[in-house]
Amino acid sequence: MMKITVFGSGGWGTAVSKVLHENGHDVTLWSKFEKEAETLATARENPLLKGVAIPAGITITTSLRDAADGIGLAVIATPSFAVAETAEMLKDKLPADCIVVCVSKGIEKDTCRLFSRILRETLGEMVKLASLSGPTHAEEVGRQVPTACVVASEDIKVAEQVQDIFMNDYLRVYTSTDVIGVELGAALKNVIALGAGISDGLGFGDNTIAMLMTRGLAEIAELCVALGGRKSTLAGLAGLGDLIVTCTSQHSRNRRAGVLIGKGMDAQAAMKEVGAVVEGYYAAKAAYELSQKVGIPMPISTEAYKVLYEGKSALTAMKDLMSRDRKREWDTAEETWVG
Ligand SMILES: NC(=O)C1=CN([C@@H]2O[C@H](COP(=O)(O)OP(=O)(O)OC[C@H]3O[C@@H](n4cnc5c(N)ncnc54)[C@H](O)[C@@H]3O)[C@@H](O)[C@H]2O)C=CC1
Ligand SMILES: O=C(CO)COP(=O)(O)O
Repeated sequence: MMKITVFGSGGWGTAVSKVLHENGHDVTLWSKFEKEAETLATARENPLLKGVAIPAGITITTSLRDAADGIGLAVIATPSFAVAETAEMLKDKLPADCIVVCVSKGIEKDTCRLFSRILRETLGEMVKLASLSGPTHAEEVGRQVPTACVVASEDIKVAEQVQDIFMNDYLRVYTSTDVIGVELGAALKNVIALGAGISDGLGFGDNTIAMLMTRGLAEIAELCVALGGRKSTLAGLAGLGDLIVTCTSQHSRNRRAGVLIGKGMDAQAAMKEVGAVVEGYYAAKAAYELSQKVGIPMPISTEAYKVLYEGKSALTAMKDLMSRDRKREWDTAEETWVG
């Protein structure tokens, strides 16, 4: 049995706590907010994860000392905008060889740092880092629906340790050493899911969704390679798998926000209406900036950025996407998707 704390008490942090508790670990769920912790402790249910009871054995706290002292593993499950702040809070507070598993999906605003880099730079060389991702809607993991995900660490032994800790008969965990690929797939599929929602909100069809998913994956894959990740990772759970679930599931907040935007709501109002974090909004800006910086065309993410940040009409964005120059699909000499 390991002492584990999940930092971040939204829908995903709550579902992950439940998995780890069911796997026999001593689990604490840390919330930044007193009121939220009180609600969780009293109702034993997260309002963002209705119908999933929080087992009595999970301790809920806002105390950093109670949460960090003597733990063997810390899970970072906050929204992307709070990952750096949470890492700062944990600096010098974690036991020296603690495993830190990031399950948040995003890229740091303004700096475009991946979370593994933030955590390494802030927490130092001693902690063992891993990133866990894949098609894992909290609503389904919370109900023990059969699910698979992938955990990546530069050190395969760390990935295998995390695999042992998380895996059970409803959650299959695969390992990888491609941290960049897993983290980029996690962050950027949310932008495409927002686009898929926008397409549905505009009243387009299944063909359009298939186009956005396929060409979206192609642009993510080329950026991933340019940034040092592997294309094969994007064909796996953290790429294609998560893209499928986020673009098509009723549970996806990114997709839901997109539908509202496609129907004419502005981005801020749509996110408010969804009522939980819409990571694709933040990731669209990072995708746009990275695409410019590295020189990899990302036409779908760029149009999403323009709709979300520059007030471009969703319909015009779709027309502009469709009327781009003629392209080959795949460059056989370079072995790249043509963007
Ligand atoms: N919900 C899901 O199905 C999945 C979510 N994720 C990822 O997990 C991350 C968290 O998502 P959810 O739990 O769904 O979000 P959520 O919208 O359910 O939760 C928001 C929670 O974040 C916490 N929070 C807000 N500001 C904070 C701060 N400054 N410091 C610490 N905590 C703060 C609050 O406790 C709040 O309840 C996101 O990056 C998301 O993409 C990953 C896989 C599945
Ligand atoms: O990452 C997720 C499922 O794998 C959750 O997606 P949403 O944030 O769009 O709900």
